[in-house]
Amino acid sequence: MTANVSFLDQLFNQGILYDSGVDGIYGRSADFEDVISRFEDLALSLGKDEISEAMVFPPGMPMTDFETSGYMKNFPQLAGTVHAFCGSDHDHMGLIQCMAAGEDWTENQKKTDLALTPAACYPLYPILAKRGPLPESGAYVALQSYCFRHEPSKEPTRMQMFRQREYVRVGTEEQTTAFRETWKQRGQEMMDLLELPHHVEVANDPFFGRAGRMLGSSQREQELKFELVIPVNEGASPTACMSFNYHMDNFGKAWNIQQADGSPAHTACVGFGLERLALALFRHHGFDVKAWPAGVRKSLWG
Ligand SMILES: Nc1ncnc2c1ncn2[C@@H]1O[C@H](COP(=O)(O)OP(=O)(O)OP(=O)(O)O)[C@@H](O)[C@H]1O
Ligand SMILES: [Zn+2]
Repeated sequence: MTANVSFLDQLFNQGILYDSGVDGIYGRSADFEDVISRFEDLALSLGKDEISEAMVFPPGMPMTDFETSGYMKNFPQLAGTVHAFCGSDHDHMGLIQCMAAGEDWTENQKKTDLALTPAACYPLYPILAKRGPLPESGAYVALQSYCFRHEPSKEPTRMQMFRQREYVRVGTEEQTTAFRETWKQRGQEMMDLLELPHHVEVANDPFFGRAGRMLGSSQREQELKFELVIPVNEGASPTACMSFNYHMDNFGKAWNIQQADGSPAHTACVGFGLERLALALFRHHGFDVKAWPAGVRKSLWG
């Protein structure tokens, strides 16, 4: 790696990502997308006998479900909501004039019934809740979604729009905690196959504000979140590329998802940051995918 060119600039120069002018919003090259889809195939091949359903969600979700998630209580700084023009012809004239004058033209942009999806598993919970009590076997869903988080950064691994592949287990405490342990192991095995240096550590979510610090330390104490981290950005701590989360029965209660016996369901999710994993592969194995180590190529391309 060239020492004085940042990893982000190298990705632009090598045509792996395309600069939009806004930090965290990038175009992706065909090679980059190919790596992501191969990685997804690898992940899906590991859990295929356990999955009860697979779903892909769009990047926006219903505002009511976003409100139920409690996201604004915990992470208001990261959230994005969708606003649209809802004015008259007269308002439109004003908008055009403001734009032409370089003034604020957003006065008539009104709240819609959509929020940008902040975490891939949120749209799933209301779908499960509507079905009524779960079967004894619970639910085991593979899903993917684009997510939005307002955290612009020069670190290519911290994007504003990125994809998460998730596995979500919903059911009893035993089912969900066992699931999380299985995937903690599997995640590390996958990283061994891909020859990426990694370790798993206890973690916390970036809760907002002073009260948030306490929520973060209690999350750590209860070991509700683990992350698999990989060194990617020079001079920075290793990057969380997967997370293994246990929500107890919090989401079961919030969305009214019931176990077979009517009690609130427990939930756990495993999230793969698809762009981060691809970036880790480019960082460690180089910009030319054809020159990646034979074992890595075999794991991804067969
Ligand atoms: N801004 C981002 N850009 C790219 N990938 C991300 C981003 N935020 C999270 N991810 C990926 O999604 C996965 C699951 O999201 P999760 O909410 O656990 O992340 P997180 O712990 O909040 O990440 P971080 O601590 O780095 O902000 C993360 O492990 C990571 O791989
Ligand atoms: Zn999740």
